[in-house]
Amino acid sequence: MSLIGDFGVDPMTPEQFDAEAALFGPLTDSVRTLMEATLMSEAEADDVARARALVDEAAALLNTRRGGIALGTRWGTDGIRRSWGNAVMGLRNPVAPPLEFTHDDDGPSWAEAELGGLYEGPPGLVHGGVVALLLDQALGSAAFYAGSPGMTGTLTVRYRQGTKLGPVRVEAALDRVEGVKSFVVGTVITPDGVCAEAEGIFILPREVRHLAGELAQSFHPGEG
Ligand SMILES: CCCCCCCCCCCCCC(=O)SCCNC(=O)CCNC(=O)[C@H](O)C(C)(C)COP(=O)(O)OP(=O)(O)OC[C@H]1O[C@@H](n2cnc3c(N)ncnc32)[C@H](O)[C@@H]1OP(=O)(O)O
Repeated sequence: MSLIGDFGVDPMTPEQFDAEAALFGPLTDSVRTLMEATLMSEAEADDVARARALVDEAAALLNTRRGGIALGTRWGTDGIRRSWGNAVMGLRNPVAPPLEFTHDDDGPSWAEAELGGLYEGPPGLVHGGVVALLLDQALGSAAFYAGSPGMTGTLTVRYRQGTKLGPVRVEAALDRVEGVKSFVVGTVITPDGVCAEAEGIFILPREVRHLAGELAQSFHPGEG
């Protein structure tokens, strides 16, 4: 079975993807705003109850037609991957901050995001698991952009100081490749300086090694 088969073949054209992005991208942004509002609201009880009814109505509307349990990674007729369900950068995932990676031709990549209260751990600071989440994606994307994609085998994070909620930059670059293993390093940086450093080993699972070239061709700016 091919990896593409595993991830889900999608017969959609780039134009169809564009139309879906135009429709669901703004919805995702609105839901993100709703999530922030849910967290921080100090509205009157009646207004909260009314908002809840409206949210339930919206969910019922969206569920009138829906897919399975996850959006998955979809390939278009152009051979490009769209990871719109991805928890860090997915265009249709309101949980994603979202991060949009820029990368050099040889792999180093970076992204910036504003992390608000939705990502809080210790008071005023980003949750350590969220920091690891961002680094996992950044390192995995850098391996991908460098042409040696893989699944996270090992991720080691050193938290140097608390990461304040607010603007965050994540950077990553491929250090070296040893056989099927890509060694990647990265950092999380805020205006206070480096907050966390990571080293990761990304491994192409044996059952998809024959698809390495096909996979490496399938990335798209902003996709990981
Ligand atoms: C699928 C391709 C990726 C596409 C997605 C791109 C998205 C990009 C963004 C992603 C961002 C988000 C990313 C996510 O969220 S990925 C989600 C989190 N990660 C997982 O779920 C991975 C689960 N584990 C596996 O799939 C396999 O066990 C892996 C892939 C890890 C190994 O696979 P396989 O079992 O087939 O490998 P092998 O037995 O032939 O061993 C090969 C070599 O590797 C060495 N080794 C083995 N395990 C580990 C380990 N844990 N650490 C260090 N080294 C390890 C081993 O000693 C050997 O070394 P050597 O003897 O050759 O020296």
